[in-house]
Amino acid sequence: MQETRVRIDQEELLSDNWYILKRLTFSLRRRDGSWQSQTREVYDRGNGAVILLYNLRQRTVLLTRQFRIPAFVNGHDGFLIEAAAGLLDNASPEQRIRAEAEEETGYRIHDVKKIYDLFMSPGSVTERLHFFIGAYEPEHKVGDGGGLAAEGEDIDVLELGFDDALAMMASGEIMDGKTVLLLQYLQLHLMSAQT
Ligand SMILES: Nc1nc2c(ncn2[C@@H]2O[C@H](COP(=O)(O)OP(=O)(O)O[C@H]3O[C@H](CO)[C@@H](O)[C@H](O)[C@@H]3O)[C@@H](O)[C@H]2O)c(=O)[nH]1
Ligand SMILES: [Mg+2]
Repeated sequence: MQETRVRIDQEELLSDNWYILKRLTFSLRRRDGSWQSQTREVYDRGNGAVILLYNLRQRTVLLTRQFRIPAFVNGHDGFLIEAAAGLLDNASPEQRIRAEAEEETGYRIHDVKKIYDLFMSPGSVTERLHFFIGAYEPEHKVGDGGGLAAEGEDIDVLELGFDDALAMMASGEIMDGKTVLLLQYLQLHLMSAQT
């Protein structure tokens, strides 16, 4: 049995204004056997899910564009192109991603396939992000999408040619990590790039 290498010594709540920011003091047993105390701020906003909607016949993907203030304050115009995504709010990843895809894009997706469960920013954020892909057809459209206005969402739905999406990734027009990962997954496994 592996000996324990981590002990949480102290937990201090810094903010629970929206999500939860804590300062954790912990002891870590180093590789040489000595214990070292460290303090780190940890942001817990729950877990999330993301889905790339694609159509092989049309060779298209459905993405969203919405304003992200953290990107804005870090040198972007803030309007990020992303695959539909949302926080789980205690629902199951599959249940949540179907609802989120419909709220954000207006498409009701039949089959979704889970591909990864990844930490996206493990030095500071607790979130595990569940990655899905799902095929869509024009007749799956049941609404306009756009997100929940009451929550401040005002989301454009973009149907892009897959090769245009790849070009936008290369040019930096698409620069959201989860979206790049999903486009590359699709390229690798389902659609090879058109030459
Ligand atoms: N009032 C208020 N609202 C907030 C705050 N933080 C988030 N919200 C609102 O909470 C809602 C969350 O929307 P979701 O669609 O559930 O989540 P998301 O922001 O799209 O998150 C997805 O993308 C993230 C960034 O890539 C991912 O980290 C996350 O896992 C998920 O996939 C949005 O309306 C957002 O504005 C806050 O501090 N205050
Ligand atoms: Mg969202």
